Amino acid sequence: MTDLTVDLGNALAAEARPGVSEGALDRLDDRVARAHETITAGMAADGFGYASLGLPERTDPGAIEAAVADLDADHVLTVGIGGSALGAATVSAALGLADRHHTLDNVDPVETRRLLDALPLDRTTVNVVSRSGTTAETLANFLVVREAMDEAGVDWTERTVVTTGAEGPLRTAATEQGLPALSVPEGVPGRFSALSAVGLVPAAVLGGDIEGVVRGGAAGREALLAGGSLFDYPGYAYGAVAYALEQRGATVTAMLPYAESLEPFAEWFAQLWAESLGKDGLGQTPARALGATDQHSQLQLYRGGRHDKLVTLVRPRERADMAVPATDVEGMSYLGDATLGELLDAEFEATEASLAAADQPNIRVELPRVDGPGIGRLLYEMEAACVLAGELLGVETFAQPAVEWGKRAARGLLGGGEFPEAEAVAEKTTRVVGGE
Ligand SMILES: O=P(O)(O)OC[C@H]1O[C@](O)(CO)[C@@H](O)[C@@H]1O
Repeated sequence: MTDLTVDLGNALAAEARPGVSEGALDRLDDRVARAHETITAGMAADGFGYASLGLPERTDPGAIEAAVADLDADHVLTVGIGGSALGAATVSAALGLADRHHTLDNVDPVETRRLLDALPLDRTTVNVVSRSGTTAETLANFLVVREAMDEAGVDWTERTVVTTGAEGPLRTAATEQGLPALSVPEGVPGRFSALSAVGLVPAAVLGGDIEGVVRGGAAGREALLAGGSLFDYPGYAYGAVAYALEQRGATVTAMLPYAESLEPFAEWFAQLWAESLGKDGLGQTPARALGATDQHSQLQLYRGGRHDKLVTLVRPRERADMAVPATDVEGMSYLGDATLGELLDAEFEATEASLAAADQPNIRVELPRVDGPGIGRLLYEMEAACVLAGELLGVETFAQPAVEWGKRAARGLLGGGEFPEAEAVAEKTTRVVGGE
């Protein structure tokens, strides 16, 4: 099997509570067909948001590689947040570059100091990413990184690449300093931009297979355009059943990949699902987890807790492996005959079966390998799933208005303008317990 697959078996009404009956799937597929028309029309017109699903066609890996060709580096430091960081971290980890790709996606002074002290700044490329070009955390970190390079005697203008929109402070800085600059594609919200320069620049600098990532995305696009039903397109199968389970009470979605190299993918998925579908009082709450690790922390809840969750188990069909040394120590000898990969696969199947035995809905997602084409396809299919779920929910999938209130309040608190939200901060009701 060379393609990504989605197995809905353990989410069907015969197996799970909540679950979706075969009849309900048939009826739902009529709505999927109508949504598909809206989605493909939006893609054809490069409509806002829908344009994201056309990215594999628009993204030129060669042009990205050419833009960063002069940036010789052992490490990349991405300065960006949300969709301007999570896609790149997901791609780099899947390409085995996680130890050389670092992300500053918070403004924690202790962590920022630690990272800047640890990095060989003279061998580091700074990758500054912001679609709006105005995000406070990203701009503040960029100023801090520039100063740290100045203090280290490193010319940051020689080691910085920018990806941003057509306008804004970052675009101005790039033009003034003559920095290599790439564009966030028009009509693509940050969380849907992994298959563009936003997600691919760090891997390009570090010599990763970005052409393979785009090719994986292109295969997903081809299958989407050739399909239109939840019964023949994996992304739609996932999106439609996630939607149907939410309607039936599964208001939490736990993403459980069984590969360390896919842990950032669970983070990326959390933003995609939360920021796209969490509106109008709707939306599933994402939970990030990792298999087999979180079997020993979260599984009790997933199996023994409320029936309000969809658990998605993700694994590659093939992976490099390591033998477990033989031993005749009682209680351990059975392990000596296996490999770590076999143990991980046994854990995957056992956890999946344990959820089914408890009638807890779960979906299996398998990709051939965690590599360029594999991660490109997985990202694309989940984006398509999210776009479909948004159509079925009837929400504005591509906007995130609720995040602006807090940004205005923070800016006002820092003297960055008059914002009523900043005043509301001072009106907090307090009922403090503890302290003196
Ligand atoms: O790329 P930008 O404009 O810096 O935004 C970063 C992130 O912040 C958000 O706007 C949320 O605040 C996300 O949608 C986005 O991915």
